Amino acid sequence: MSNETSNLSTLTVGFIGGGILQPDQIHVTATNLSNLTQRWSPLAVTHLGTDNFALIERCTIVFLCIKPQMLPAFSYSIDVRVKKEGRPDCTNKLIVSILAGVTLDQLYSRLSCLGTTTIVRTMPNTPMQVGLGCTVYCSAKDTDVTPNDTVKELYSSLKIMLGSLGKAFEVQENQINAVTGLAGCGPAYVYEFIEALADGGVKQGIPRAMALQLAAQTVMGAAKMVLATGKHPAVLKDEVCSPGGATIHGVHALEQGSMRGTVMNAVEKATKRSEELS
Ligand SMILES: NC(=O)C1=CN([C@@H]2O[C@H](COP(=O)(O)OP(=O)(O)OC[C@H]3O[C@@H](n4cnc5c(N)ncnc54)[C@H](OP(=O)(O)O)[C@@H]3O)[C@@H](O)[C@H]2O)C=CC1
Ligand SMILES: O=C(O)[C@@H]1CCC=N1
Repeated sequence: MSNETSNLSTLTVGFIGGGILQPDQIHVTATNLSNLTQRWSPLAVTHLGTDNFALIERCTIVFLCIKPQMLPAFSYSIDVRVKKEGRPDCTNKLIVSILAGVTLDQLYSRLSCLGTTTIVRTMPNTPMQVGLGCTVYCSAKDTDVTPNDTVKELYSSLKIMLGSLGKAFEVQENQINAVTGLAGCGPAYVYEFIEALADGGVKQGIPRAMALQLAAQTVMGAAKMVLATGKHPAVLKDEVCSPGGATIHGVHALEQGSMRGTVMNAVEKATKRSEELS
């Protein structure tokens, strides 16, 4: 339920690109059908519509990708349909929310009109579009309902689907807002860093296009070093800094600009904002 510039499209591009789902296995709804057609046809996704209730009836894993503030209107519209047409059987379905800040309790309460169903709360990030995302997920552990075998299988499938888009970790729900501040929002911080690195190169006379390539590749390479070597970033940093050399002068300038404190503040602010969104 969502459109092209949105996070559902990010998930979908990842699932189709990674060969996890075929376009005809995907159904998408939004409020504007002509926009949907224009945006989703290039991905060969043709099951498009505006009827969320019908989508919930039809699909087994339903990704809820609206903005948090859209949830009341969305749940109201489902409630109205349930009252008119009866409750769809959601016992063997997963509802997967990517809504920042919205808790499982709130989701269960808002979607109580669906009766017994299993809701999973996730926090993905946009690099999953290129198979290098991070997603964390959690489901309620203390509901009255023990998941049946179908739901357990769907949950296992969901883990595989999310894992196929990069790294996926199961977490306690009380960690999700912090993960949002770090990894959900993190790509934006890194893009700013890449842009700044490139700007620095341009200031020193490197052509813009090359400066951007160098900056992005440097960030990707450094990230890969951290993951592949398992070394602490400080150790890797020390390996680059020759005594009295160029790097330590650059590092000193970053420290004078409180780079690390600023990044930590960014994670803290974004975590608090995620808490506020609920
Ligand atoms: N940006 C990120 O990296 C991440 C964001 N998130 C979360 O993703 C969610 C979506 O954000 P984002 O993709 O930026 O939002 P967008 O505004 O881009 O997308 C929201 C979509 O919801 C659709 N929509 C609105 N109302 C309804 C409705 N009643 N029924 C069906 N579809 C509806 C809209 O369709 P239409 O335009 O036709 O109305 C639109 O396509 C947020 O909850 C955010 O917290 C999670 C992880 C990472
Ligand atoms: O900015 C937001 O609220 C969402 C959450 C994580 C990334 N984008």
